[in-house]
Amino acid sequence: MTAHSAPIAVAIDAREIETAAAWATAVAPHVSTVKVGLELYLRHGPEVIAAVRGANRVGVFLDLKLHDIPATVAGAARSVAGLRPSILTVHATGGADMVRAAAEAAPDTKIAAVTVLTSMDEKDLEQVGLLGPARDAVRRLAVMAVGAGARALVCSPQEVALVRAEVGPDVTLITPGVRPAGADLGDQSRVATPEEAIEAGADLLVIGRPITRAPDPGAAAASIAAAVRRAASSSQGA
Ligand SMILES: O=C(O)c1cc(=O)[nH]c(=O)n1[C@@H]1O[C@H](COP(=O)(O)O)[C@@H](O)[C@H]1O
Repeated sequence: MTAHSAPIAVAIDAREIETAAAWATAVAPHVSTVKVGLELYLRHGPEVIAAVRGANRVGVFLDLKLHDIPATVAGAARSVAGLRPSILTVHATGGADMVRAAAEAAPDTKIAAVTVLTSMDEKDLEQVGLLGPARDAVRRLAVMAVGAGARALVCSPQEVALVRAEVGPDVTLITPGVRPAGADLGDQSRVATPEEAIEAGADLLVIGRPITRAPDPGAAAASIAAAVRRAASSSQGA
């Protein structure tokens, strides 16, 4: 991380460790964080953390979205705490005891509770029995997770402002579902542009395919990072 790095976690969703390391090196000069998710970690294990860290000055966000009984999640969080991820995700829908178990098991890791996946729309929520509009479920889960010890929350940029109003300034708000204007949405539903996410009060934007699938991931990261820095300085000035 450098003084000029933007608050972006690039989702390094690659199959091969060499690709992951190359993407991390290309984006590291521009962003604060790289995110290792299930595809890479389940295939390569802890080795991939060292590979993306390499000589890069970036935080490594380990996105395993743990979701199980409290004792199992505590054990899993303990198992990866030694890798020193800057952030570790759990699903808030696992409940307060589960979130608390993760936070207590890995006190030096920022536990981020995922509220409602950004790929889900209202029809999906109804199918899984989460009643009410997405923002109501996000608000409920956010308050519960912070009360249970989560120091960060994952929600869509569309809910950041209302979550901030509920949990205050000290909780890190992380938003996937970020798409530059005109970019392919892919499987994301609840989206906004990087500038909108920053203006709404997000602390860290998770961005994957708009960067990693670009012809030049380093150039794409540089361009989105510049837009994010501009939005952040005009929001601070506002
Ligand atoms: O926890 C996450 O990072 C996450 C939560 C969520 O609600 N939605 C979501 O897309 N993500 C992750 O954010 C990344 C988004 O990638 P792109 O859609 O390629 O920008 C993926 O790695 C997802 O696993």
